[in-house]
Amino acid sequence: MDELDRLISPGAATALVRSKVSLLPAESVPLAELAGRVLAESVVSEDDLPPFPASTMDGYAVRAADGEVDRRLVGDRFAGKMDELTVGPGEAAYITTGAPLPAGADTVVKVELTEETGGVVRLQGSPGDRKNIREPGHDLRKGEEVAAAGTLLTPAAIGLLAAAGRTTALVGRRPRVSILSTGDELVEPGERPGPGQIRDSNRFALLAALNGLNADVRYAGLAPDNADRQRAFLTDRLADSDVLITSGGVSMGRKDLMKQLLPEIATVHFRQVSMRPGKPITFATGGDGAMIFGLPGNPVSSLVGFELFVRPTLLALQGAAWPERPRLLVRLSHDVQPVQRTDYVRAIIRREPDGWSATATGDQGSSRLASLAAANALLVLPPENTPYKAGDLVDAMLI
Ligand SMILES: Nc1nc2c(c(=O)[nH]1)N[C@H]1C(S)=C(S)[C@@H](COP(=O)(O)OP(=O)(O)OC[C@H]3O[C@@H](n4cnc5c(N)ncnc54)[C@H](O)[C@@H]3O)O[C@H]1N2
Ligand code: MOO
Repeated sequence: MDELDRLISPGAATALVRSKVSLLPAESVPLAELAGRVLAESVVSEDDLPPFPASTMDGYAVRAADGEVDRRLVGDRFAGKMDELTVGPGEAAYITTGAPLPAGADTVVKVELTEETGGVVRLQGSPGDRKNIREPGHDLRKGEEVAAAGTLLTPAAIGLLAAAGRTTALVGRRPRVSILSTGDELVEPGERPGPGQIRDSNRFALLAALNGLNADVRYAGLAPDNADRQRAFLTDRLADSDVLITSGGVSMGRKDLMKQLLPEIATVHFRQVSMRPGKPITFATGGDGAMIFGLPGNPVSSLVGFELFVRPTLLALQGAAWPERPRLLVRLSHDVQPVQRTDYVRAIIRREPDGWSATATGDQGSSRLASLAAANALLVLPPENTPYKAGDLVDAMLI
């Protein structure tokens, strides 16, 4: 048997793919375009954030030591204003949320707990020490790391960069991606299939799966089962793509050309993974390190293969740690017959009063895209000798 036809476990396949990731170079990107990118530098705060003590309430700035006595109103402090105003013993200043605490004041009483008449402020009870004050450095201290290299830039992380005064950041370059659907039977979605034909759904499903991963899509097309056409695609695209994704032609058929062509132009690392769906997934690398995923033609197999191997690769190329989908322990609502490979069962998981339950979305055929469209999770069921039982706790990957 060809060594490459040996089945490898999904874990071993993941480790192999991961070992072939080399970081893309970093580029400087403006703040407004950083959403979802992966930070390629460590950003450190140059100041305390916030830089001054400020009120967190609309109310009166006073001195706590004065106790419960009425205060004489000596002025007001609005957000964005910093003046000579000072609060002395027995005095109060009107203050709004976010305004700097005036000199002399050391606590703020919110307006609901006060009454102001004729320049005199009456408090309900004694104010506590340093109440309702946002201290300098409360969010970040000078010299503290705002975000580490490898951080996936969420809205909050971008807000922190802005607060720290950054207008640009270094992030991993967007991976250049090309997609090719292969198969003589395929026609465009806008066409009416002739006898024996079907519409190419994989190209559009895979394009959609790239959403949010910062892919710079260079090409997405369809090729018939013609070795010259497919070879030309592979060589052309290897020149300008970091990741090539193909669908179809990786199994045992006489017209499964991708399986034959990939070893001609790249180094194949595996082509059989012990998983269902997606067993004949082929992974190869080109001379310049381009990563090639020969996904199976079956629509569910190609998307599950994308989930497991391509999605994390795209983010890892940009510098993120190998990003796995979150998993939950869920309770099966019915028995499931195990198979001899790790089974990625399309399922709906629901929050029930006693925890999460999981129900498979019907027939799990790998050409039945509806089973995946209806799912919000993939149950990860390793091969077992005995059936999984209703009530068993299993891992669910949230998709
Ligand atoms: N003798 C064997 N035959 C097969 C094996 C095997 O181990 N021994 N494995 C099966 C498994 S598992 C899978 S998965 C498929 C994968 O086959 P290929 O990657 O070669 O894919 P194709 O044969 O080209 O297509 C399979 C299926 O998917 C449809 N298809 C293809 N491309 C698209 C597309 N872009 N959009 C929608 N549908 C597509 C195609 O028409 C076929 O029905 O091999 C099994 N065979
Ligand atoms: O691996 Mo195939 O995807 O089982 O049908």
